[in-house]
Amino acid sequence: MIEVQEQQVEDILQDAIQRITTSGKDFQLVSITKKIQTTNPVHFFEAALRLNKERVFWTSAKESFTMTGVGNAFEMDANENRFSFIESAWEQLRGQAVIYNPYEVPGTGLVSLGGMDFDPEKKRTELWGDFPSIYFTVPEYLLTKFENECYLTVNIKITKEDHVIQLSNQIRNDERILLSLKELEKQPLEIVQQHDIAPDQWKQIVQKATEEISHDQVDKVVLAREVRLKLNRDVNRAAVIEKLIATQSNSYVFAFEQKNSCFIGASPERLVKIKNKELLSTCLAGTAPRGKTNEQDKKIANALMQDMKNRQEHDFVVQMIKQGVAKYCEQVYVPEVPIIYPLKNLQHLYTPVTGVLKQGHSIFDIVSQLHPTPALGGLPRTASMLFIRENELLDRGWYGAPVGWFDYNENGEFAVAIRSGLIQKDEASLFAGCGVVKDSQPEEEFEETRIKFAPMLSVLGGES
Ligand SMILES: C=C(O[C@H]1C=CC=C(C(=O)O)[C@@H]1O)C(=O)O
Repeated sequence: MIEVQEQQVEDILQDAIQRITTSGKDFQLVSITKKIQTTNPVHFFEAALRLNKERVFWTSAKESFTMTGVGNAFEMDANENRFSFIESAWEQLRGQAVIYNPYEVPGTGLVSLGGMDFDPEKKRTELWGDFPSIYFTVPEYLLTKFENECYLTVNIKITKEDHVIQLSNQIRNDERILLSLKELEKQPLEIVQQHDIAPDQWKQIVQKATEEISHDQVDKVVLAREVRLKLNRDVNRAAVIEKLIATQSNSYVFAFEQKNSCFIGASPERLVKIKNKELLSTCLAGTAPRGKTNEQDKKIANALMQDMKNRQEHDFVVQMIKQGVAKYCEQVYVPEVPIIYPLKNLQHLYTPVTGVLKQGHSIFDIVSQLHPTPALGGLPRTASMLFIRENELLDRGWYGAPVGWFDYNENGEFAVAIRSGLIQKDEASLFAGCGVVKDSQPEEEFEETRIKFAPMLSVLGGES
């Protein structure tokens, strides 16, 4: 293993500047990874405020794996053919980048993180104005923490005009700032106003969906709604991340900043994970609350396992994911019966799907094939998406869509961005939805969404 020493960084930069001058290319992306002392990824996130750069945060459900990205060394977005466009931009970058990364750890080196609109065909509102329809960034600084080891990757987009000493001083200075913070400032956050957007109208749409289902227009539709909050102060996003990590076990905690907005959440739902060609996807649909005692909790879990409505809702997701994955994978395995996936406020039906990615396929194929699963869209896909597009009162933006990352070694992971909200200064919009099938009751579905708001509400100063 050859580590890049401090003084070698300057040689690498010098080399890249020389190469760009002779090659005629516009820029050269250089990515350098080193191991650093164990540090707190949330403090790193907060410290980045002093650099005035956009930040991203990602931590993986159940694994000791966290990434904090600061600044944008390279950005990818697209208007049409969004998956293939991002994939080809990434392939191009991967081909030209100079990468110094002696570590085998997924999520170190050249990595890109981002997300996208749930439905690119839905009319956009001002709410999501800061967010592109699809966006992936290669951060300037990426802290990757895996099982207590920390790696710092610096990605630099070098142009002919750059100077080595200036660049290396800048990097040293930024790193010092990013690694300097030891704790977060505590500022009590309170919700001063909470407004459910059009609850009665939402229930009527649920009713309408059940009618369309009984007329065989569609089998399942997921309908979401919004709660709008006013807080007593501007939200400290690092503090929200810290609280989500502390309270929402079994979840991906993520945050993506764009201009004045931050999309943040703690989602239990994995869309896909690829590690060394091995695929893991999960089906998560069918919901019940947690019990107050162990005994009550078990009783509710048993009832959820036996409940035909929830089992059907879940099975729609399993069948679709199994079929979608089979197109691109060998050795697909799906257990016959779901298990219970417990969260702080809720429990879900959960079925893992495993397989091995066939040669020539990538995480992009899987994400574009699976999104939206019937856990967020419905079944059949086209009819349910049309129903949502035409009836739902909400601009979902990135809610319910894939968010995640991929690296230059073809590893990556995407979650479905639920249990989430969009934070803008001292305001927030929270989103939650539920699967509607033939026997759904609007009041019960409303109650289910109410509980799904709890993870975000509780970290913003509301009740847990
Ligand atoms: C749409 C959401 O949850 C989905 C994921 C798990 C269980 C669900 C359900 O039981 O309805 C939903 O399909 C949400 O939390 O906003």
